[in-house]
Amino acid sequence: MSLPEHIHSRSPRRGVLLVNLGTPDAPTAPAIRRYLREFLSDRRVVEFSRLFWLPVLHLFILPFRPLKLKHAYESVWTPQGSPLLAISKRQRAALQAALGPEVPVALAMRYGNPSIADALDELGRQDVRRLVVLPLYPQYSATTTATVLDQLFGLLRRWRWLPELRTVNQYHDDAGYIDALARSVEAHWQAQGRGEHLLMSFHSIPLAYFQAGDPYFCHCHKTARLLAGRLGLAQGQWSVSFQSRLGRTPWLQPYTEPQVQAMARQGLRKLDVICPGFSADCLETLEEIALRYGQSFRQAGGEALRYIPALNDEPAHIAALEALVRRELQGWDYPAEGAAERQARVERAERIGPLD
Ligand SMILES: C=CC1=C(C)c2cc3[nH]c(cc4nc(cc5[nH]c(cc1n2)c(C)c5CCC(=O)O)C(CCC(=O)O)=C4C)c(C)c3C=C
Ligand SMILES: [Fe+2]
Ligand SMILES: [Fe+2]
Repeated sequence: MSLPEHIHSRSPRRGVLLVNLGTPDAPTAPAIRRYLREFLSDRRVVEFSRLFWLPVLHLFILPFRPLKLKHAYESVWTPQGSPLLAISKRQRAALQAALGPEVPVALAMRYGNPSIADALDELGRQDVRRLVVLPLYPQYSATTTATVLDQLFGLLRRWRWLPELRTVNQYHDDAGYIDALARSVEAHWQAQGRGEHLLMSFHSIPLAYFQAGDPYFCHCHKTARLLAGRLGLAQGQWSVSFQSRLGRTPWLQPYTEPQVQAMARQGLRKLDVICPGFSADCLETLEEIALRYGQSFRQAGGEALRYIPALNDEPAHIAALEALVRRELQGWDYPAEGAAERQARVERAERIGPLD
Protein backbone atom coordinates (compact mmCIF):
# COMPACT_ATOMS: atom_id res chain seq x y z
CA MET A 1 0.00 0.00 0.00
CA SER A 2 1.37 3.42 -0.83
CA LEU A 3 0.60 6.66 0.99
CA PRO A 4 -1.43 9.38 -0.70
CA GLU A 5 0.89 11.75 -2.59
CA HIS A 6 0.27 14.86 -0.46
CA ILE A 7 1.47 13.23 2.76
CA HIS A 8 5.09 13.05 1.72
CA SER A 9 5.55 15.24 -1.32
CA ARG A 10 5.01 18.75 -0.01
CA SER A 11 7.32 19.95 2.74
CA PRO A 12 6.59 23.13 4.72
CA ARG A 13 7.71 26.41 3.19
CA ARG A 14 11.17 27.58 4.22
CA GLY A 15 12.17 31.20 4.81
CA VAL A 16 15.01 33.38 6.05
CA LEU A 17 15.10 36.25 8.52
CA LEU A 18 18.09 38.61 8.40
CA VAL A 19 18.54 40.81 11.45
CA ASN A 20 20.90 43.71 12.06
CA LEU A 21 21.19 46.26 14.85
CA GLY A 22 18.99 49.10 13.65
CA THR A 23 19.35 52.82 13.18
CA PRO A 24 17.24 55.95 13.67
CA ASP A 25 14.44 56.66 11.16
CA ALA A 26 15.81 60.15 10.49
CA PRO A 27 18.90 62.18 11.39
CA THR A 28 16.88 64.29 13.83
CA ALA A 29 17.11 64.56 17.61
CA PRO A 30 13.63 63.09 18.30
CA ALA A 31 14.22 60.09 16.00
CA ILE A 32 17.68 59.48 17.48
CA ARG A 33 16.23 59.77 21.00
CA ARG A 34 13.55 57.15 20.23
CA TYR A 35 16.22 54.81 18.86
CA LEU A 36 18.63 55.29 21.78
CA ARG A 37 15.85 54.84 24.32
CA GLU A 38 15.00 51.41 22.93
CA PHE A 39 18.67 50.41 22.40
CA LEU A 40 20.02 51.56 25.75
CA SER A 41 17.05 50.18 27.75
CA ASP A 42 18.04 46.67 26.62
CA ARG A 43 19.39 44.71 29.61
CA ARG A 44 21.60 42.65 27.33
CA VAL A 45 23.36 45.84 26.23
CA VAL A 46 23.57 47.71 29.52
CA GLU A 47 23.75 45.38 32.51
CA PHE A 48 23.75 48.02 35.27
CA SER A 49 20.98 47.74 37.85
CA ARG A 50 17.82 49.45 36.54
CA LEU A 51 17.65 51.53 39.72
CA PHE A 52 20.94 53.16 38.78
CA TRP A 53 20.71 53.10 34.99
CA LEU A 54 17.21 54.33 34.15
CA PRO A 55 17.66 57.72 35.89
CA VAL A 56 21.11 58.13 34.28
CA LEU A 57 19.71 57.26 30.85
CA HIS A 58 16.69 59.55 31.09
CA LEU A 59 18.37 62.49 32.86
CA PHE A 60 21.90 62.55 31.46
CA ILE A 61 21.96 60.68 28.14
CA LEU A 62 18.65 60.98 26.31
CA PRO A 63 18.35 64.78 26.69
CA PHE A 64 21.87 65.45 25.30
CA ARG A 65 23.37 62.64 23.24
CA PRO A 66 20.84 62.94 20.36
CA LEU A 67 21.84 66.58 19.82
CA LYS A 68 25.46 65.56 19.43
CA LEU A 69 24.70 62.50 17.31
CA LYS A 70 22.45 64.46 14.95
CA HIS A 71 25.48 66.04 13.25
CA ALA A 72 27.26 62.72 13.06
CA TYR A 73 24.25 61.03 11.42
CA GLU A 74 23.77 63.99 9.04
CA SER A 75 27.34 63.57 7.84
CA VAL A 76 26.71 60.00 6.62
CA TRP A 77 22.98 60.09 5.73
CA THR A 78 22.19 59.14 2.10
CA PRO A 79 19.25 59.82 -0.25
CA GLN A 80 18.17 56.24 0.53
CA GLY A 81 18.26 56.96 4.27
CA SER A 82 20.59 55.67 6.99
CA PRO A 83 23.51 53.75 5.43
CA LEU A 84 22.94 50.74 7.70
CA LEU A 85 19.32 50.34 6.59
CA ALA A 86 19.94 51.18 2.92
CA ILE A 87 22.74 48.61 2.70
CA SER A 88 20.77 45.99 4.66
CA LYS A 89 17.93 46.32 2.13
CA ARG A 90 20.36 45.68 -0.71
CA GLN A 91 21.75 42.65 1.14
CA ARG A 92 18.24 41.27 1.56
CA ALA A 93 17.42 41.75 -2.12
CA ALA A 94 20.69 40.14 -3.23
CA LEU A 95 20.22 37.14 -0.94
CA GLN A 96 16.62 36.80 -2.13
CA ALA A 97 17.87 36.72 -5.73
CA ALA A 98 20.47 34.10 -4.83
CA LEU A 99 18.00 31.80 -3.02
CA GLY A 100 15.17 32.23 -5.50
CA PRO A 101 11.47 32.99 -4.94
CA GLU A 102 10.71 29.65 -3.22
CA VAL A 103 12.52 30.84 -0.07
CA PRO A 104 11.30 34.27 1.06
CA VAL A 105 13.93 36.46 2.75
CA ALA A 106 12.80 39.13 5.23
CA LEU A 107 14.84 41.88 6.86
CA ALA A 108 14.46 43.19 10.39
CA MET A 109 16.27 45.47 12.81
CA ARG A 110 16.61 44.69 16.53
CA TYR A 111 15.90 48.34 17.40
CA GLY A 112 13.67 50.58 15.32
CA ASN A 113 12.36 49.73 11.87
CA PRO A 114 11.61 47.42 10.15
CA SER A 115 10.90 45.57 13.41
CA ILE A 116 11.32 41.84 14.02
CA ALA A 117 7.57 41.72 14.73
CA ASP A 118 6.74 43.10 11.28
CA ALA A 119 9.18 40.76 9.55
CA LEU A 120 7.72 37.72 11.37
CA ASP A 121 4.21 38.74 10.32
CA GLU A 122 5.39 39.11 6.74
CA LEU A 123 6.96 35.63 6.78
CA GLY A 124 3.81 34.22 8.39
CA ARG A 125 1.67 35.68 5.62
CA GLN A 126 3.95 33.95 3.13
CA ASP A 127 3.19 30.67 4.88
CA VAL A 128 6.77 30.12 6.09
CA ARG A 129 6.84 27.26 8.61
CA ARG A 130 10.58 26.59 8.69
CA LEU A 131 12.68 29.61 9.47
CA VAL A 132 16.43 30.23 9.38
CA VAL A 133 17.40 33.26 11.47
CA LEU A 134 20.68 34.91 10.56
CA PRO A 135 21.76 37.77 12.86
CA LEU A 136 24.27 39.72 10.78
CA TYR A 137 26.96 39.64 13.47
CA PRO A 138 29.92 37.45 12.51
CA GLN A 139 31.25 37.38 16.11
CA TYR A 140 28.81 36.22 18.79
CA SER A 141 28.08 38.57 21.67
CA ALA A 142 25.29 38.54 24.22
CA THR A 143 24.94 42.28 23.48
CA THR A 144 24.06 41.63 19.83
CA THR A 145 23.27 38.04 18.81
CA ALA A 146 21.56 37.04 22.06
CA THR A 147 19.31 40.07 22.22
CA VAL A 148 18.09 39.40 18.67
CA LEU A 149 17.09 35.89 19.73
CA ASP A 150 15.53 37.14 23.01
CA GLN A 151 13.33 39.47 21.01
CA LEU A 152 12.40 36.80 18.49
CA PHE A 153 11.50 34.20 21.12
CA GLY A 154 9.59 36.82 23.12
CA LEU A 155 7.43 37.64 20.11
CA LEU A 156 6.86 33.97 19.31
CA ARG A 157 5.45 33.43 22.82
CA ARG A 158 2.23 34.91 21.46
CA TRP A 159 2.08 32.56 18.50
CA ARG A 160 -0.04 29.45 18.74
CA TRP A 161 1.59 27.45 15.95
CA LEU A 162 5.37 27.99 16.16
CA PRO A 163 7.52 27.66 13.06
CA GLU A 164 10.48 25.30 13.08
CA LEU A 165 13.58 27.38 13.80
CA ARG A 166 17.26 27.34 13.12
CA THR A 167 19.45 30.14 14.37
CA VAL A 168 22.95 31.00 13.18
CA ASN A 169 24.95 31.71 16.32
CA GLN A 170 28.09 33.19 14.72
CA TYR A 171 30.24 32.85 11.62
CA HIS A 172 33.49 34.50 12.75
CA ASP A 173 35.70 31.75 11.30
CA ASP A 174 33.57 30.78 8.31
CA ALA A 175 35.71 30.19 5.21
CA GLY A 176 33.39 32.16 2.90
CA TYR A 177 33.32 35.14 5.27
CA ILE A 178 37.11 35.18 5.71
CA ASP A 179 37.55 34.84 1.96
CA ALA A 180 35.19 37.77 1.30
CA LEU A 181 37.16 39.92 3.78
CA ALA A 182 40.46 38.96 2.17
CA ARG A 183 39.18 39.79 -1.30
CA SER A 184 38.01 43.19 -0.14
CA VAL A 185 41.45 43.98 1.32
CA GLU A 186 43.16 42.79 -1.87
CA ALA A 187 40.84 44.90 -4.01
CA HIS A 188 41.67 47.91 -1.85
CA TRP A 189 45.42 47.25 -2.20
CA GLN A 190 44.98 46.92 -5.97
CA ALA A 191 43.17 50.25 -6.20
CA GLN A 192 45.15 52.35 -3.73
CA GLY A 193 48.40 50.53 -3.11
CA ARG A 194 49.35 48.76 0.11
CA GLY A 195 49.37 50.69 3.37
CA GLU A 196 52.19 50.08 5.84
CA HIS A 197 49.89 48.41 8.36
CA LEU A 198 46.44 46.80 8.48
CA LEU A 199 44.44 47.68 11.58
CA MET A 200 41.41 45.48 12.24
CA SER A 201 39.00 47.46 14.39
CA PHE A 202 36.03 45.79 16.10
CA HIS A 203 33.20 47.36 18.13
CA SER A 204 34.19 47.20 21.81
CA ILE A 205 32.08 45.80 24.66
CA PRO A 206 32.47 46.27 28.42
CA LEU A 207 35.44 44.27 29.74
CA ALA A 208 33.23 42.86 32.51
CA TYR A 209 31.07 41.05 29.91
CA PHE A 210 34.15 39.29 28.54
CA GLN A 211 35.26 38.37 32.06
CA ALA A 212 31.78 36.92 32.69
CA GLY A 213 32.13 34.59 29.67
CA ASP A 214 31.08 36.45 26.52
CA PRO A 215 33.14 34.85 23.68
CA TYR A 216 33.14 38.03 21.57
CA PHE A 217 36.77 39.05 22.27
CA CYS A 218 38.03 35.59 21.29
CA HIS A 219 35.89 35.51 18.16
CA CYS A 220 37.29 38.90 17.08
CA HIS A 221 40.86 37.73 17.56
CA LYS A 222 40.25 34.53 15.65
CA THR A 223 38.70 36.40 12.72
CA ALA A 224 41.70 38.72 12.70
CA ARG A 225 44.23 35.86 12.84
CA LEU A 226 42.52 34.00 10.02
CA LEU A 227 42.31 37.11 7.85
CA ALA A 228 45.96 38.00 8.44
CA GLY A 229 46.92 34.42 7.59
CA ARG A 230 44.85 34.41 4.43
CA LEU A 231 46.51 37.69 3.36
CA GLY A 232 49.98 36.39 4.19
CA LEU A 233 50.66 39.22 6.65
CA ALA A 234 53.61 38.81 9.02
CA GLN A 235 53.63 39.81 12.70
CA GLY A 236 53.85 43.59 12.99
CA GLN A 237 52.03 44.18 9.71
CA TRP A 238 48.61 43.92 11.32
CA SER A 239 46.91 44.43 14.68
CA VAL A 240 43.53 44.41 16.43
CA SER A 241 41.80 47.26 18.24
CA PHE A 242 38.35 48.07 19.66
CA GLN A 243 36.24 51.13 18.88
CA SER A 244 32.98 52.87 19.84
CA ARG A 245 33.19 52.54 23.59
CA LEU A 246 30.73 54.47 25.72
CA GLY A 247 30.89 55.62 29.34
CA ARG A 248 33.58 55.29 31.99
CA THR A 249 33.93 51.59 32.77
CA PRO A 250 36.80 49.72 31.05
CA TRP A 251 35.91 48.14 27.69
CA LEU A 252 37.87 45.72 25.49
CA GLN A 253 41.26 47.20 24.58
CA PRO A 254 43.36 48.55 22.95
CA TYR A 255 41.04 51.39 21.95
CA THR A 256 41.16 52.27 18.26
CA GLU A 257 41.62 56.06 18.45
CA PRO A 258 44.74 56.20 20.70
CA GLN A 259 46.13 53.28 18.71
CA VAL A 260 45.75 55.16 15.44
CA GLN A 261 47.32 58.29 16.93
CA ALA A 262 50.27 56.34 18.36
CA MET A 263 50.94 54.76 14.97
CA ALA A 264 51.05 58.19 13.32
CA ARG A 265 53.43 59.50 15.97
CA GLN A 266 55.70 56.51 15.43
CA GLY A 267 56.06 57.59 11.81
CA LEU A 268 53.45 55.47 10.04
CA ARG A 269 52.22 57.33 6.96
CA LYS A 270 49.59 55.17 5.26
CA LEU A 271 47.31 53.12 7.50
CA ASP A 272 44.69 50.69 6.20
CA VAL A 273 41.72 50.10 8.53
CA ILE A 274 39.09 47.39 8.17
CA CYS A 275 36.14 46.72 10.52
CA PRO A 276 35.39 43.01 10.01
CA GLY A 277 32.65 42.89 12.67
CA PHE A 278 30.39 45.29 10.79
CA SER A 279 28.55 43.44 8.03
CA ALA A 280 27.25 46.76 6.72
CA ASP A 281 28.69 50.25 6.86
CA CYS A 282 27.07 52.51 9.41
CA LEU A 283 27.68 55.47 11.68
CA GLU A 284 30.46 53.64 13.54
CA THR A 285 32.51 52.93 10.42
CA LEU A 286 31.76 55.88 8.13
CA GLU A 287 31.72 58.67 10.70
CA GLU A 288 33.77 57.35 13.63
CA ILE A 289 36.52 55.55 11.70
CA ALA A 290 36.73 57.08 8.24
CA LEU A 291 35.94 60.69 9.17
CA ARG A 292 36.83 61.20 12.81
CA TYR A 293 39.79 58.85 13.32
CA GLY A 294 41.00 59.73 9.81
CA GLN A 295 41.34 63.27 11.11
CA SER A 296 42.99 62.17 14.38
CA PHE A 297 45.52 60.17 12.36
CA ARG A 298 46.43 63.14 10.18
CA GLN A 299 46.57 65.51 13.15
CA ALA A 300 49.06 63.16 14.81
CA GLY A 301 51.30 63.33 11.74
CA GLY A 302 49.96 60.53 9.54
CA GLU A 303 49.27 61.02 5.84
CA ALA A 304 46.16 58.95 5.17
CA LEU A 305 43.94 56.54 7.07
CA ARG A 306 42.35 54.47 4.32
CA TYR A 307 39.12 52.89 5.48
CA ILE A 308 38.26 49.63 3.68
CA PRO A 309 34.47 49.45 3.28
CA ALA A 310 32.39 46.78 5.02
CA LEU A 311 31.39 43.73 2.97
CA ASN A 312 27.94 45.27 2.39
CA ASP A 313 26.36 43.75 -0.74
CA GLU A 314 29.64 42.63 -2.30
CA PRO A 315 29.01 39.43 -4.29
CA ALA A 316 31.56 37.46 -2.21
CA HIS A 317 29.70 38.51 0.97
CA ILE A 318 26.30 37.54 -0.40
CA ALA A 319 27.76 34.22 -1.54
CA ALA A 320 29.08 33.61 1.99
CA LEU A 321 25.70 34.44 3.57
CA GLU A 322 23.96 32.23 1.02
CA ALA A 323 26.22 29.31 1.99
CA LEU A 324 25.48 29.86 5.71
CA VAL A 325 21.75 29.86 5.04
CA ARG A 326 21.84 26.88 2.66
CA ARG A 327 23.74 24.83 5.24
CA GLU A 328 20.76 25.30 7.59
CA LEU A 329 18.10 24.91 4.90
CA GLN A 330 19.63 21.66 3.66
CA GLY A 331 18.69 19.69 6.75
CA TRP A 332 15.07 20.46 5.85
CA ASP A 333 15.58 19.49 2.27
CA TYR A 334 15.75 15.71 2.57
CA PRO A 335 14.28 13.78 -0.34
CA ALA A 336 11.01 11.94 0.17
CA GLU A 337 11.61 8.30 1.11
CA GLY A 338 10.56 5.60 -1.36
CA ALA A 339 8.55 2.52 -0.38
CA ALA A 340 11.60 0.20 -0.57
CA GLU A 341 13.68 2.39 1.75
CA ARG A 342 10.80 2.58 4.20
CA GLN A 343 10.40 -1.21 4.17
CA ALA A 344 14.16 -1.69 4.79
CA ARG A 345 13.98 0.67 7.76
CA VAL A 346 11.05 -1.17 9.28
CA GLU A 347 12.86 -4.52 8.89
CA ARG A 348 15.99 -3.12 10.52
CA ALA A 349 13.94 -1.93 13.51
CA GLU A 350 12.34 -5.37 13.76
CA ARG A 351 15.78 -7.04 13.79
CA ILE A 352 16.84 -4.79 16.67
CA GLY A 353 13.59 -5.56 18.43
CA PRO A 354 12.30 -4.05 21.68
CA LEU A 355 15.14 -3.43 24.14
CA ASP A 356 13.39 -4.31 27.38
C1 LIG B 1 26.22 51.03 25.47
C2 LIG B 1 26.54 49.84 25.08
C3 LIG B 1 26.80 49.34 23.72
C4 LIG B 1 27.28 48.08 23.46
C5 LIG B 1 27.65 47.01 24.48
C6 LIG B 1 27.37 47.94 22.04
C7 LIG B 1 27.81 46.81 21.37
C8 LIG B 1 27.81 46.65 19.97
N1 LIG B 1 27.30 47.51 19.02
C9 LIG B 1 27.52 46.99 17.76
C10 LIG B 1 27.18 47.56 16.52
C11 LIG B 1 26.74 48.87 16.33
N2 LIG B 1 26.63 49.84 17.29
C12 LIG B 1 26.19 51.01 16.71
C13 LIG B 1 25.92 52.20 17.37
C14 LIG B 1 25.84 52.35 18.76
N3 LIG B 1 26.26 51.47 19.73
C15 LIG B 1 25.93 51.94 20.98
C16 LIG B 1 26.15 51.32 22.23
C17 LIG B 1 26.62 50.01 22.44
N4 LIG B 1 26.96 49.12 21.47
C18 LIG B 1 25.29 53.21 20.78
C19 LIG B 1 24.73 54.09 21.88
C20 LIG B 1 25.22 53.45 19.40
C21 LIG B 1 24.56 54.65 18.70
C22 LIG B 1 25.53 55.64 18.25
C23 LIG B 1 26.25 56.28 19.40
O1 LIG B 1 25.58 56.67 20.39
O2 LIG B 1 27.48 56.38 19.32
C24 LIG B 1 26.02 50.78 15.29
C25 LIG B 1 25.63 51.82 14.24
C26 LIG B 1 24.17 52.20 14.20
C27 LIG B 1 23.85 53.16 13.08
O3 LIG B 1 22.80 53.81 13.19
O4 LIG B 1 24.57 53.29 12.09
C28 LIG B 1 26.36 49.46 15.07
C29 LIG B 1 26.31 48.71 13.76
C30 LIG B 1 28.18 45.73 17.94
C31 LIG B 1 28.61 44.81 16.80
C32 LIG B 1 28.37 45.53 19.31
C33 LIG B 1 28.97 44.41 20.06
C34 LIG B 1 29.67 43.46 19.61
FE1 LIG C 1 27.15 49.64 19.37
FE1 LIG D 1 29.65 55.61 18.42
